Amino acid sequence: MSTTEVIRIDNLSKRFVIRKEKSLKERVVNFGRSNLHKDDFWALSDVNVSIRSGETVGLVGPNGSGKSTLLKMIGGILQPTSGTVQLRGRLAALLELGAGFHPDLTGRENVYLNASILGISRQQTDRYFDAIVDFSGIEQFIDTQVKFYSSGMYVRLAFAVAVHVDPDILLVDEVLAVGDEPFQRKCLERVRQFQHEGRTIVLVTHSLDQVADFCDRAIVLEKGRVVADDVPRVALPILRRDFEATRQEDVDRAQERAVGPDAVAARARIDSVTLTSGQQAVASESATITPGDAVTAHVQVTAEEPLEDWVLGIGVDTPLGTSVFGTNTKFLDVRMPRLVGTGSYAFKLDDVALGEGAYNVHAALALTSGTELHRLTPGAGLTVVGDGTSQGHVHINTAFEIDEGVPLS
Ligand SMILES: Nc1ncnc2c1ncn2[C@@H]1O[C@H](COP(=O)(O)OP(=O)(O)OP(=O)(O)O)[C@@H](O)[C@H]1O
Repeated sequence: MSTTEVIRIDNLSKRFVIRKEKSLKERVVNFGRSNLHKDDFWALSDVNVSIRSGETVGLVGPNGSGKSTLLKMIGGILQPTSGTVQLRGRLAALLELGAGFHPDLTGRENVYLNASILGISRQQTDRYFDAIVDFSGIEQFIDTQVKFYSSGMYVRLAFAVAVHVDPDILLVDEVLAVGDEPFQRKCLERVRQFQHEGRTIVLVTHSLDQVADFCDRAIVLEKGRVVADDVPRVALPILRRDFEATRQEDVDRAQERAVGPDAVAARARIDSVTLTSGQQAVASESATITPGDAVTAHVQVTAEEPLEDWVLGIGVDTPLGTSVFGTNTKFLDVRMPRLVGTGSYAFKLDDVALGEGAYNVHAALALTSGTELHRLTPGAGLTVVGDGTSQGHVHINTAFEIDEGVPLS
């Protein structure tokens, strides 16, 4: 391990043995043998990750991709099938709900137990105890056995312990999501404070916005393998693209199974999205504007069979996939005419008050029943060049003045 590394994972793989109940027929044929048959399942395959001191890393990926397994292996509660995990410093982990808590002990007893597992003496815990209980907000239940706690109460106490034991590395799994909104905000503030103090944080979450907001780095797992490891700006679009591909596969499968009007409409698609703007008269797959310019999004649609009762929409997204604007013909109270062959349609956006940055414009096609038929994303690229007077996704003309009459302090 180099001097700046605090977590080093080399060639890490984890195999689970999955036991499946046999069918009645198999049980009869194999009478007398075990009722279960076993399959190997590789939850992680050849993962290599190096995390430096002070980094905040988001572990992201689809359900079942191995995020929690990886976090548990860093936390030492699962052992590798092969490969190694090395750590430097004191680790506090918030893994599955209730992990590290003994159900028959009270909240108070669990605080001491948890702290002692983390190597904190009784005297030190005495010193932190009131702050822990205060942070958790569950003082009233501190002498109740934790088996009677709600999931939010568990997380409150576990997080409060984790952040008060002075960890160098903090591991946080999705569990935070079960806390209520004010508590989640409080936790995130504490995580930010940890960042400023130069501690290392590894976070498993499905909130890509949170990763974009918080993390210096995002590691994307898919089927137990690392498919991207980079700054969120680069890594998250890779995951969004994969989510989009999965979503389109679902749409395609639904269309294959479709009957009636849905089946007829299944052969419709968006061919292209092109943009024209005040400064650019020729439609193109990219446009550059200044805040407040008008933009027209031209969407070309082809229907191989008659398309009726349909809706066309467009949306503007950040490169990380956050939607900043969307509209469709249903919202605009337009009934789309029947289409056979190719049609072109224009969304005229007046006064595009977007903040400086790069955006994607997508288009989507659906039936009025709600069945989505096709989505083209990204359809076109829109770059907004501002005058440097503001930041954020919207542009608001702002003037500043000092109010007369405000008493000077
Ligand atoms: N103890 C276990 N025994 C057998 N299989 C397991 C075990 N723990 C996890 N798995 C399997 O390993 C895979 C990865 O699970 P993991 O919980 O790490 O995924 P995840 O990316 O955190 O998913 P999610 O987003 O749904 O929380 C899953 O297919 C899961 O079923």
